[in-house]
Amino acid sequence: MRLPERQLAVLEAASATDDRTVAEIAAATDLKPETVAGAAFDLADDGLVEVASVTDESLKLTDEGRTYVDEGLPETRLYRAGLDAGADAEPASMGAVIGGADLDGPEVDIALANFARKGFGSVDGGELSVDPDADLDADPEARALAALAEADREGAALDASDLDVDGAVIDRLDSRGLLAVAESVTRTVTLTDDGVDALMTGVEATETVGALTPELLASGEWRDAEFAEYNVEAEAETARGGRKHVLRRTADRVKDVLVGMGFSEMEGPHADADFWINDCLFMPQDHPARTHWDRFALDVDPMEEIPEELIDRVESAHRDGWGEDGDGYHSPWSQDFAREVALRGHTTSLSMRYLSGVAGAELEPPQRYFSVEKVYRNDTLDPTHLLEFFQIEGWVMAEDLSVRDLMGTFEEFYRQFGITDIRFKPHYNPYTEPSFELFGEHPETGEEIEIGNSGVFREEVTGPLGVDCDVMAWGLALERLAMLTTGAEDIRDLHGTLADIDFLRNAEVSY
Ligand SMILES: N[C@@H](Cc1ccccc1)C(=O)O
Repeated sequence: MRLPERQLAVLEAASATDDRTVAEIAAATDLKPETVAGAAFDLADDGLVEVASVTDESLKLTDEGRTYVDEGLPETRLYRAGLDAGADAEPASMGAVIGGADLDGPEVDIALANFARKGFGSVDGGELSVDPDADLDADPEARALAALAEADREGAALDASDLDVDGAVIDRLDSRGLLAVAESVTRTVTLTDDGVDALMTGVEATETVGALTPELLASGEWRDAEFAEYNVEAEAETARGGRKHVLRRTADRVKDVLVGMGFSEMEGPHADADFWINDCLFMPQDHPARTHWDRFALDVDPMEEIPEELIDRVESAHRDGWGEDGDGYHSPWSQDFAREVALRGHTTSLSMRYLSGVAGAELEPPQRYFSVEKVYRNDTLDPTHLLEFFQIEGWVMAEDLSVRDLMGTFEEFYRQFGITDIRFKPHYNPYTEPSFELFGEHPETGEEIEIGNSGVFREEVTGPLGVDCDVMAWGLALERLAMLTTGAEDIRDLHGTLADIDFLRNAEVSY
């Protein structure tokens, strides 16, 4: 068997019959205790020795104890000052003795209490007498403190049994706060049967060195040492730190891109009046999407704070139409329904709020706004549908916008994500004309998936809001964008309770 030199030295210094401490082995091998401990643990890993730890208690001086070793215990100083004041012959004034002892604050009480207890003398009617026969050198408390100070200087550890005083003295010093009990761990090393066998069969020192040690550096031995090679192909555990969820990264990137394209961010309520979610969008009140099947209606008070004239204009667009040759639905329209609150099914409610001016946004064209926010739909969960998802809402207000502007904007936007082959299909929305759905090709399946919906708002939408130029707008699905950039085939791998942690950990995106 071959072992590194240090391990061999420790193995040879250890015994099968008695536990040797690391310090003893260090002394015997001329190695540092930490080197011995390291080698012993390596040997223990190979089953050649056993390492055990014993916790020892030792006594240490506290800072206050150390001060008294240097300056004398307060009661001793009081005694000496009393002698100087002649209090061994006749009582001397307390004030003068205390001054002479240079005691202050709490030290005075400490001195007086212990002076009397130790029989150094007595105090009576403001005068102090000292007993000329008191033997200060025999004071066991002072001796114990001096012994601890000595041990401290020598780096030795003493316990109560090493001090030549009785237990009560130690307790007293402890209660005076002059010493403390410190714990130290001693490690012992014992040869195991395998260790004995190894030594009997013969162990040789390997020439390779596993780790650079202070000794190798100091002795210069490192120059001739042969170092063990690292096995860079060894299996290592993968360390996984926390990181941003890929969907959040995508959302952040979307915001950066849109801000870079000159857009400002919109914000607004998740639970909103149907007025903002649907009526402003010229969605007839009997539209199937407005039934309880599709929306998450909330059982809360109707929304009061909607400008009255705006309600009137929207109502008139619905009933009679807007503009010269506009035609309304001529169907019932209820203000109560418009004020009902539901979870928004799209963030176009935010666009309506901003375009109407209630959100305080600038309305002089040109303007660009966006949001990347959650929407809620009573859909059936499937690989491409979630009940809540993030919508990338946006609109551009300018004179004379065309479909080319809309397509150009999307091409520029998606290019930032490496998506260059989006397709547009004519579509129908009650609120835009023309309207287009956007599709992208899934990188794994090659299938076309719908990634967004867009169009130019109808006059029936912009007119009542008080906007008299073109507004093109869209709602894109953040999760669908993430499916294209990560290759996720099921939207539920990305978020929700079924999200696939391994997929998310390994998802590589270029942003
Ligand atoms: N609100 C539409 C998206 C859209 C917004 C604005 C204009 C056109 C379409 C949706 O959720 O699908």
